[in-house]
Amino acid sequence: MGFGGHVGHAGGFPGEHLLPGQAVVGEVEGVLQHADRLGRLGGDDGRILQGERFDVVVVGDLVDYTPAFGVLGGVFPGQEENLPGPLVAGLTGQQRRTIACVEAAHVGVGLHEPGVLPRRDRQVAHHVERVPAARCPAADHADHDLWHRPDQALHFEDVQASGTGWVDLFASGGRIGGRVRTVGFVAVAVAAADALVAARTERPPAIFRRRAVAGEDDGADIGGHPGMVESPVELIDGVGAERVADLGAIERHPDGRQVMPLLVHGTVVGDVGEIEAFDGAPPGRIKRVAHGRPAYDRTIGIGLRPGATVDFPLVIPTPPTVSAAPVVCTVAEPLEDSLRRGVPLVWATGADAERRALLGWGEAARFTAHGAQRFTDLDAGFTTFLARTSRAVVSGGVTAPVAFVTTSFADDSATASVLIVPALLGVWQDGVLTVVANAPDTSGALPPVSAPAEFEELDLRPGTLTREGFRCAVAAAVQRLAVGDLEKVVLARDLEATASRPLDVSALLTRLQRANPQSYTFHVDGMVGSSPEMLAAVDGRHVRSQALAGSAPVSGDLTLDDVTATRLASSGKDHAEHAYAAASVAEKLATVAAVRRSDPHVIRLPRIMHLATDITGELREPASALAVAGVLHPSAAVCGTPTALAASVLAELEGFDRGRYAGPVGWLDASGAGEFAIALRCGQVEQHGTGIRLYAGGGIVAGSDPSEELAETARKFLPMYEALSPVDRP
Ligand SMILES: C=C(O[C@@H]1C=C(C(=O)O)C=C[C@H]1O)C(=O)O
Repeated sequence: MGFGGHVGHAGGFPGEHLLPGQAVVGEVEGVLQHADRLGRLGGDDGRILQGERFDVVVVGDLVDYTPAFGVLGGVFPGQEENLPGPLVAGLTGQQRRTIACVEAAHVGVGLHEPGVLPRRDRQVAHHVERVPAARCPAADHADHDLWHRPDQALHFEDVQASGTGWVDLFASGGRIGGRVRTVGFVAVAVAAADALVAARTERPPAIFRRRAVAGEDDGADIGGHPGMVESPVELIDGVGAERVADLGAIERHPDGRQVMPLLVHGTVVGDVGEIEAFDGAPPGRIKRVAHGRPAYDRTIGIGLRPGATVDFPLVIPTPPTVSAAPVVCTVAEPLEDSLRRGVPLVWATGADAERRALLGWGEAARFTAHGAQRFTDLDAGFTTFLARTSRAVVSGGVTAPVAFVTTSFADDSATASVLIVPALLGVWQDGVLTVVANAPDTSGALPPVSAPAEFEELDLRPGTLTREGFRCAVAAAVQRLAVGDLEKVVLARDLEATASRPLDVSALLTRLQRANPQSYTFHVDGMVGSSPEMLAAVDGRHVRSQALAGSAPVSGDLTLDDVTATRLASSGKDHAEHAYAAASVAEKLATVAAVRRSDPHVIRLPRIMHLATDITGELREPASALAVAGVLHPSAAVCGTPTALAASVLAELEGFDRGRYAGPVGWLDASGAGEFAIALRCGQVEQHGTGIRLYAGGGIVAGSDPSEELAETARKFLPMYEALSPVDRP
């Protein structure tokens, strides 16, 4: 089946090829997005289209066993860094987390919306019942909604229920003579074996959040009403006979990912990006978008940035129908062994029996993005991937496909933000690793458990900002805080480590996880660390975050640490520093959710304790974990207050690109659920795996002392330092 969409809303549309098995799609300057997901972030519309470049790369199916089995050796502190050596044991953590549960799937629903399809010439093939005329617009409708011609044929091909194991998702397609023509219609067929339908199945998911267009509507206002279907919709059972009649007005979609981005094949007419489609048309070319205003069609969710040029047609292949169960294998083994299988993408957390981890091997797709719109771009990229694939609920309550993401801290960072969809997904829990094909067309063998690499010496030295440089930067920040509007700024410094052989990332991850079980241990695209700070955990509409700011050392002596904790809990300076962080998260989250927050309390980590505020909320509109992370980033815990001023001051005083340090890192699944930590206590593997750049910082407020802040950063380097240079190493 092919599927297509024609969009005539002022704006224009990107084109791209996403063909199964093709190695590289190319560079796409437009944004594929779907209406639901754009619509979730109310008031954010303009941002969607103002970003910079967006690269889409789809990699083949094969699992890529990138070897990175070098050895970690002793880390020798360089010229001036003097991280504490022998350290007492840490305390175990207090936090519990669960991997998000999956919103329900509904069996066999396709959606047809009036005002979209022409009445005549419709043809429905295979497993989809013919769409009745009753709910269709009259045949003599003109091109009133700028979507389509009234005489187009619509074919449903191969829209069918899945067999066991996968929940299928489709968009409708229009093909004439083998050529994609424009069709403004989306059908969503969702079918699942009973075993895979989550317990919370309760609502039809296939509700396309499009504003219905009246016959006389000229389309001028299209896109202004996210989340609303204002006229009757009709649900057509994708499996067979049953048809769900008029649902009336439907305000929101329970799971925004179940709507496809449509495709465009046509040419752009006029400077408003209007598209006219025709058979044999040359690839669409969109030179500009209306009057500099970013425009996109929220109703079908295809966007284009101002000035974007699209040279080729967009073709999204048919979502495959998979009947085989997705489980590749199940292995009973400790997490350490799972981590030693190749060099997996990793998200792991929890102590002892509560431990759980998501792992990924190979690459089914990789999306990269730069600029202020990187979160939206990556989210849109994942949506395009989801549009051509199917879903499956796997153990642990996640819905495959799952993507792993690491994003840059700064909007203008040279470092790419990356979303990787692994070919294989592993869910490790309770001593069992369950491996599934992460999408129906991905496969590969689970890499074998490798032996630990031999030790290798590391050379550790200051990065861009030396210790003295950091002290000076703190002093300068304190001066800035005394005058003007700056209230808090977070300053960081970096350390460089170089090994003569590639680092053993698996060993690093194992030690990080072992030593910091209550933190979020991650590895995505060489970004490796163990962060204590949850930026956004999304499960359905529920979102939770924990702001950390205000720190004190942990000695391991419980009595002493109790005294320190009491002092931290009553420190005016730390509370002031903390209040900015908590307020920034609560305020940003309040733009998309009804928010509750706890009082500040102390959490103890092995080497450091923090003031923490738990912030929870219920999203007003569905949003993916990545989208919510984009809303919350950067919090004042890692940037400062006010945000924009602090961002420019820290960039000036630090003098280096933070890369992905202090940026969101985590995972999201096909339902939008996921977890994003702030990338702290971490490093970026560089130089072909032989180098790693470590980062640590701290919040500066009026009254901050440069030497104390320096010592605080040293404590924050410890998790990585100790994992790189374990005491049990010769
Ligand atoms: C900036 C870092 O940590 C952040 C800053 C903190 C502080 O200033 O007290 C505490 C926790 C984090 O929010 C870091 O670990 O590099």
